[in-house]
Amino acid sequence: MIIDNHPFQVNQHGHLEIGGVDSIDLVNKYGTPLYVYDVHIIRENCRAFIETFKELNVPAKVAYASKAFSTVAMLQVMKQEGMCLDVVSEGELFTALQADFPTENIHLHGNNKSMNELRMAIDHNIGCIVVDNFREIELVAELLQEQDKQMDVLMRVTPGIESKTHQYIMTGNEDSKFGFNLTNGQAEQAFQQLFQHSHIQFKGLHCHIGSQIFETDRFLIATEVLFQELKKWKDTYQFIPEVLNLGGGYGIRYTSQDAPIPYAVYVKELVNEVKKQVEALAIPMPEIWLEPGRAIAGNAGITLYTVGAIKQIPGIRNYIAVDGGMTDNLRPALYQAKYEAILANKANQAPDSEVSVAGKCCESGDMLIWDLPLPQVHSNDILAVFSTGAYGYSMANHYNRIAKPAIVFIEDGEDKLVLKRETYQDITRNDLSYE
Ligand SMILES: Cc1ncc(COP(=O)(O)O)c(C=O)c1O
Ligand SMILES: N[C@@H](CCCC[NH3+])C(=O)O
Repeated sequence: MIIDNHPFQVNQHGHLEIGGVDSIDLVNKYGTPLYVYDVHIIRENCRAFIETFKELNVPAKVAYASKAFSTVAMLQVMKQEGMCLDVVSEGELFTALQADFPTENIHLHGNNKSMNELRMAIDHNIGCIVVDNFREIELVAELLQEQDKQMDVLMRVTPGIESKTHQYIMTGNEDSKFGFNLTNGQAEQAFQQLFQHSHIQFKGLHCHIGSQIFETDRFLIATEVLFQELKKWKDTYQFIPEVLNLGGGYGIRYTSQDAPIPYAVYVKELVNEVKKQVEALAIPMPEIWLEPGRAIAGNAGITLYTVGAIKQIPGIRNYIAVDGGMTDNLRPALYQAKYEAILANKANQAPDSEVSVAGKCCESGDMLIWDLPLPQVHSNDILAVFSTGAYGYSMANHYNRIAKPAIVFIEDGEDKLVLKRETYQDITRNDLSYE
């Protein structure tokens, strides 16, 4: 039996099966809460982007936005799939180095890169720095001059587009902390500092309009806006872009309300738009770079929890509490994000009641799912929440000093622990005594 809306199955025991492995066996082996990834799905997601560019015969780079989910094992899979990598901090870059990721395929982002971050990137000869503000141009130039090195640089711009998504995950609007503003001339001012700089190879523009977006129209408008600026720069400075990085943001299915577009469609429409603009401008086709994060990891991940306390408030609501919550999945508390879930040990039973799923943190807002249809729930049932592969572990935190879950990868019917469950020793490792 296939599970509605999600790429997983129910086995002959009536248990949720992930990549051919019984989820209840995983619970018995590794405990809960547990993040589980079907690696086959991760690979398929990468290939949907890469293969479409190949089919279209368009020069391209697909960089996984590692903020979505960064561990050594995940970045090794990205390396195997021929993906490039977008990192936004020393920690993400360090993880990439631990995974032995080819540094020339790493791009550094961030709206407040420190001198140390930039130095680390330059020391490791990463492929590209995406500059975000004027101070950063100064820092990059200073470091490159000091070391007499060259570096490929893109400029992040805000195209002034409000994407249809939660306000906290919009990034392309003018009133944004990210990037240079196109309309008030700041982008052009930055361009003048970058273009023909002795140590900077200025390659082109980057924009990212937001995250969890389902329509292609905003991406196409953003592309058009970038080309309006590029036309000015061609006419005035004879600048021809070699790279156009159109960011990430492709929406995935969390619930049946979400209707994601196949990734190939985004790629095809973006390529068509760039071709149209390139012809109008009479310039060679630049390399197109994309940066999907959620689209690569999101639907491949499931979180398994054990149900504990059950609280019934007659006439009001029934709560079930699980052994995790906002510490392993901050998204519902932060963005009111919606998820779907089933009972992994009763996966073939039809829902006949509604419960709300509470986390275990000392916080009323620690609710994972409101009004979830489920079969009768009992303590010790296993709840499986779908589509937690992106921005789950990566935004996990230690509120209430709760330890972070383990992560298991499944591929070819085999399970492999790729991140150990944290211990309380891990949590208190940096505590120093005051006695
Ligand atoms: C610059 C940049 N690139 C890529 C991404 C990845 O976004 P998503 O995970 O929605 O694809 C983000 C996050 O929104 C971002 O800020
Ligand atoms: N963390 C956000 C997305 C932010 C993407 C990075 N700019 C989410 O969970 O949806």
